[in-house]
Amino acid sequence: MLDIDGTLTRDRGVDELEPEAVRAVQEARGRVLIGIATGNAMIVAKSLARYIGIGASAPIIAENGCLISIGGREEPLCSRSVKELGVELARRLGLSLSYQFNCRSFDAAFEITGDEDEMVRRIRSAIKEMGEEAQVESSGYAIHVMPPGVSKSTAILEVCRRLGVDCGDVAYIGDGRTDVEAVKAVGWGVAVANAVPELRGVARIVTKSPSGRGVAEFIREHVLGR
Ligand SMILES: O=C(O)COP(=O)(O)O
Repeated sequence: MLDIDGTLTRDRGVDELEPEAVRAVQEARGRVLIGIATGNAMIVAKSLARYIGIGASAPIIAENGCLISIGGREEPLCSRSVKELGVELARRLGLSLSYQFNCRSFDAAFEITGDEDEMVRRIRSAIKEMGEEAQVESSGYAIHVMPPGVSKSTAILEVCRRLGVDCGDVAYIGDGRTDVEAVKAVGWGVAVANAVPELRGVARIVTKSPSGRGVAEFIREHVLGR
């Protein structure tokens, strides 16, 4: 399973895909089942899956675990949306909602417009003051406000169950804080070289190369055995 931002890209904090990662994914498709697990909206993840060549029917986890798609069929795993809470937080704290807001179903994401740790603290304390419950975490690309209890890892376990796959045989590659539980949930938790220290600390493998070149390195060394 592949994270998108900071993982398939050239570096953390940039949006351009790393061509080497796309090439390696295309070399490995058909040999192993490749999917995506992201904080992005489902439409973004499906479009990317299509254009990097694994197809929109690949297993996809979107909105940090709130939505899954297997064989093209989408299903929600969250029952409660925090979008309205997101709108209220944006109003109170003067935050900018992510460009994907209208395409999201359950989770709200804000643009990072200042120090991300400070933004996370402010949003957490506003949620507490409002007497609401939600998780707040930064992916390095957006600050996500998520329904309680959900994470990429809960969705990965569900996707493994539905596909009849042992999660011990699954690899997950990521770079950020929203990837920590996912890396712990699979047999092959991989952090790219430039991942946040929290993720490198729990990963079974830390690649030598950063972001997308780290993905290519892992696929070629551990999946294709070159
Ligand atoms: O949606 C984001 O903020 C980043 O998504 P990611 O989970 O693919 O890194």
